[in-house]
Amino acid sequence: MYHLLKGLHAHLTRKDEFSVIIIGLDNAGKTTLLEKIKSLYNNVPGLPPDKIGPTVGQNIGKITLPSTILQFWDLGGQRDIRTIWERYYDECHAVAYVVDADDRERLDEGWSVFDNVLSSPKILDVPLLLLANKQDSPSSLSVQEIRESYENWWQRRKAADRSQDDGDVQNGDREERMASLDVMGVSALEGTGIRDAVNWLFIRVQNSRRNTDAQSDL
Ligand SMILES: Nc1nc2c(ncn2[C@@H]2O[C@H](COP(=O)(O)OP(=O)(O)OP(=O)(O)O)[C@@H](O)[C@H]2O)c(=O)[nH]1
Ligand SMILES: [Mg+2]
Repeated sequence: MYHLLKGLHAHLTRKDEFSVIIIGLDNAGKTTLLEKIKSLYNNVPGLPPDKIGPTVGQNIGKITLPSTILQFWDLGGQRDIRTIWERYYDECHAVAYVVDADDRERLDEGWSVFDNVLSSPKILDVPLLLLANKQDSPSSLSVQEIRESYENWWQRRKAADRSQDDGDVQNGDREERMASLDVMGVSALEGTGIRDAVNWLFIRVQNSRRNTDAQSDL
């Protein structure tokens, strides 16, 4: 009887664990975001922004939500380090791509990297959230402007592809993904929008788990 109750208790209190990778160009604010998520959900202050340096490798943070643990992997965004991102694609359940909405000069660079992420086969079916960070800055692009910036970049890119007469095969997938892409505005520094973003991730990993469960029941 004890074992039965113990098993039942373990089953009822079981928490599923999901991994979320946080990627984007260097200086986008990924580590600041992770530290803010930790402060908001773990009731212990994360690293203050002035103690955060460029990430060489990864930072990890875990938060506990109802019946769920979200494990965040904040990966370094410098050009040479970006090659490690792919190693995490197999194991991740969601992707948060962070853009510095206040850095107009690097938007195109960011879109080109983002486009590579979007078209990676390993994460084609993984929930992906685009975060327009630094909304606290008055000169930041809004969510709508960020969307437009990406769409403009995409149109330019498509026109260039067309002139080289290739790329059409992949365009369908990408355009479908783009159309359903969710973009949220956040300020990692001030914490605005962070709870909405974490809720989005929480709901989406739960839903994709249900889909996977349903498929494995067939
Ligand atoms: N104004 C403003 N500045 C921010 C915000 N988030 C991050 N920053 C600043 O942006 C700079 C880079 O932040 P990091 O969190 O180190 O950026 P990162 O994306 O982790 O960079 P890498 O580790 O090199 O990939 C720091 O000076 C932060 O204080 C924000 O929401 N608003
Ligand atoms: Mg970092």
